[in-house]
This record gives sequence, structure tokens and C-alpha cells, in this order.
Amino acid sequence: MGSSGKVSWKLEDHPKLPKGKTVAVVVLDGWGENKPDEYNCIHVAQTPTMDSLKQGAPEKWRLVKAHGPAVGLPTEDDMGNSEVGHNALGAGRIFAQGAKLVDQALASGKIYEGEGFKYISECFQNATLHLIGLLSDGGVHSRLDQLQLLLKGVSERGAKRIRVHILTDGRDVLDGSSVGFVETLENDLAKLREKGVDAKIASGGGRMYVTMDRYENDWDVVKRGWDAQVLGEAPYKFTNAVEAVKKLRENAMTNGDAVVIFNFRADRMVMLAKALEYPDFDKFDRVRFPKIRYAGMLQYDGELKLPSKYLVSPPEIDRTSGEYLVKNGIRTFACSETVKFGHVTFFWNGNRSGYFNSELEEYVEIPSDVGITFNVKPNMKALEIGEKARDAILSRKFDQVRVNIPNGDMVGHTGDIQATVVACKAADEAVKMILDAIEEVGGIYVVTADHGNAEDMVKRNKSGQPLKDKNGELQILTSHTCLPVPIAIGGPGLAPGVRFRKDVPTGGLANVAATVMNLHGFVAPSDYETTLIEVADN
Ligand SMILES: O=C(O)[C@@H](CO)OP(=O)(O)O
Ligand SMILES: [Mn+2]
Ligand SMILES: [Mn+2]
Repeated sequence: MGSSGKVSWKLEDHPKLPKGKTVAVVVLDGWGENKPDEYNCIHVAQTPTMDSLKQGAPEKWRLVKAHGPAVGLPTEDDMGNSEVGHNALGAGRIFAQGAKLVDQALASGKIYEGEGFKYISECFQNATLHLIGLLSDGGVHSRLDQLQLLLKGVSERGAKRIRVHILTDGRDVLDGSSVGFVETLENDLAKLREKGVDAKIASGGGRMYVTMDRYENDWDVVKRGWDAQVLGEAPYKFTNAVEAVKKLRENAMTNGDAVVIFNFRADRMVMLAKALEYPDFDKFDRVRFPKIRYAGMLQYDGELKLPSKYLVSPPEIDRTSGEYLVKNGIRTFACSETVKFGHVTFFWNGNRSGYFNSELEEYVEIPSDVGITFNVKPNMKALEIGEKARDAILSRKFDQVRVNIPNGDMVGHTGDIQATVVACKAADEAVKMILDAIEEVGGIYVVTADHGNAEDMVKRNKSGQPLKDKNGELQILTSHTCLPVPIAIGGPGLAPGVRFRKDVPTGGLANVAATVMNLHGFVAPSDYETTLIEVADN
């Protein structure tokens, strides 16, 4: 029943659960479950609403998996992230995700057989191949070992001049770990040079400062990347290990060059894709728009078909719950602030921009603060999101009101423990506003999260003790975690007897879609991961 086949969109009625209840679906970003200690910011923070959900009704609160194979990632060591988390929540099935698809394509060599590779490899003989992407082993946006394999593969297939434009990471990996990744890369490039390939690092910059913005939050970020990677003009702001980068101008892109983005994850590569691909791009002055052959590791936006050329086909996330529900008349409201807006729209809908039916859907984006790290304003726009959701619920114009509350994640990434505690409190307050509104209209709530972050702010040894570095400083964990996340259901509209089943102990985020469909009074399609709930006879 793929996207090309004929899809029957009609959902069957649930035999026991009624239609017509307003359902709030709340995703707390970066909110996992962890043992209580001082580095668990969710535990330290005052979170009376989330606490009451956990303590109030044990059969309506449980944990679900949000990392590794449960969300389509290669191994149990892969932490969850927003892309795979929201994909699973929205799609109700587990799709092999970019990280895994690229692993497979590299292992089988198929990556070099497709149209995308053919397209760029035509430049190898006479021009430069530029590789741009995040340099770390975080596995959220990219992976160093994949870049290493790709470098080997392209050089074996004729690439003679290679320039790598690195974005350094302190968000999916420990702060300060970039130096090691750069050394590894330098080493590989030196070996290529021994074999006669002119391969060098050409530019570098921190991911949050250059290129990797998302959802059009701040085009200046992408512009800074453009200046360095395309125009070859940038202030020298490199860490020591990258100081080897000289004469940027020599490394500028020129007509006939090939450009490959080696990130597999979509959200933070769409803006660059627009700048590289759109002839009438007007978000900043590109100064020069060289005629290059550009391919993404994956296609990042299936609706916009961006980029048009890519090395590995993205997961085909079709027949998402959002599409089904809208086609069954469910009026849907989705909201977050800019930095997470696409999570409850684009990712939720299977990496697809736009509405399924603009008459039944309304997506509201609250502008995020720009140019700050979020520990400075840890409340972010949580209350504004709460207010918008509340108003949408009270308006009774919507059947589903879906939000992402970013605080735990965005502030957790800064590594600022005190600020993250404040962030968790703000997120909890936003949840309360939404639950209060649900109470007022007799609706139902589902509160869950996409992956962990704020519940663990230190790197730990195997027995769970916090680790210190050589100088005796705590090793702060700015990344996501592999911990499970809570899911709670409730509200006056929840039919008597509804509770979590006991026979889905390994349930994960992909089980949530069928659950939400049930709460709207429908049975999920048969190939969806099973529902988490049952209706006990009273
Ligand atoms: O900020 C991001 O891009 C990732 C971490 O790399 O976080 P999230 O998956 O929560 O969006
Ligand atoms: Mn997230
Ligand atoms: Mn995150």
C-alpha cells in the first residue's frame, strides 16, 4: 500500500471509543525518565503537573522507548532525536531512518550506483568536489564514519580534488570533542593526498553559528556558511586544529564544481538546500551563484523535492496518522515556536511541508528568540505555546490540538543545569495550561516526549556515576539520551475503563499514533504499530 498504490483512507470506527472529543497531544521535547539525582533537571525542577500525571493514575502513565531500533536507528546505542521521534509519533510505524539507510547504501556500494552519484561524479575529472556537513559521531545529523567511507569511495571513483567544509558539533557529542574528529579527518585526508588526491579541509565553523539553522529561524546562520563554503570568505574563527585552513579564497566554489552535503537528517539542511538550488532565492544576497552540481546525502523535503538530486533515497514515510485523521474529518491545530515548529508539522507528517487540507488544519508558529542561546531565556515561548493551544481547545474548532514544548531540549543542549531546571518548570506550566483547557471542554490529553535530554546532564560511567575530566571538572552532557520517555493519558473525555495495556511492554513512540487514533474514535490501519490502550469492562 505504498504511496503509489491505491490507499483506502477511511478509518474504521472504534468499537468502544466515541468520536467528537477534543484530544490534546503534547510533546515535551527532550524529556526522558531517569533516576532522581541532582543532574536530573526534571527531578530537580518543580514539575507538579507532570508529577501528578505519574502519581495520579498508574494505569494511565507508562514509559515508551524513544531511541535505537524502536525509532528506526541502527543500534541500541543510538540516542533518540526529534526527527526520528516525531516521525515515529506521527507515522505510527518504524521506518529505517537516514542513519541506517546511509549505512546500508555505503556497505552495499549502492550509494555509488544511483542517479545522484552519477550526476556529481561527472565533475570529478575537471573540478572540485565539496563535501559539507556536521563532523561528529553523534549519529543525529551525520556520522564521521560515513564521511570517511564516502571520502574513500569518491576518491576510488575518480574525485581528484576534494574540499571538506566542516561544521563542528557540541550538541550531539561532548563539548570540546571536535578536535579529535578534526584530527581523524586530517589523518584520512593526508592518506588521500599520499595517493595523489588533493584533499583538504576548506572551511570550518560551529554548527549553531554557521549553516545548520532550521525552519527559517535565522538566515544569517546560513549566510555565514555560504560566505565561507561558497564564496570562500570568512573570518578566521577556527579552533586550533582547524587553523591549518588557509587561503579560503582558493577553496571557493566555482562553476562546474560538485557539492555533496553529507548530513542525512533533514531539518537543518533544508535552508542550505534552498540557497544552493533555488535560482530566484532571495533570503540573503548570495553575491555569486556558481553553476554547481549539488546533491544531498538524502532528499530532505519530500514535498518541496529538495534537493532534487540525492545519493540515498529517504525513508518513504507515507500514510501518516495526520493524513489519515484529516481525511477522516479530524480538524487539526498544530503549534510550536520556530525552533520546533517543523517537528509537529514537517516531521510529524513524514518530512512533508504544508497542509493536507488547509480547510481542516491550522499550523501556528510562534517566532523564537533569535541570536541567543536558550539558557539566557529558558522559559522560551512555552507559555505562548500553552496559550495558543488553550485558545485552540477552548474555541472548540479543533478535534486535535498538537504542540511541541521545546524547553527541556533546547536549554538542555546548552549544558546549563540551572537554566535547564528553569526550563523544565516552564514546560510543566505550559502542560498545565493545556490540561486545564482540556478539563474545561471535557476533552482528552496525551502527554509524551520525543526523546530524553534534560533528565540527564552529565556523562556517566557504566554504574551511573558522573564522570569528571582530567581537570576534575564534571563532564556535562549536552546531548540527547537513550532513556525512555513517559506517556500519560487522561482528561474528562477519556471513556471509563481506558487504560494502558500490559501486553506491549516494549512499546515505543511508534505505538502512539494508533493510540491517538483510538482516542479520536477510530481503529488504526492494520499495519500500524499496535495501540497502547485497551478498554476494560467495568
Ligand atoms: O538540535 C538538533 O538538531 C538536535 C540535536 O542535534 O536536537 P533535536 O533532535 O531535539 O531537534
Ligand atoms: Mn527533540
Ligand atoms: Mn535536541
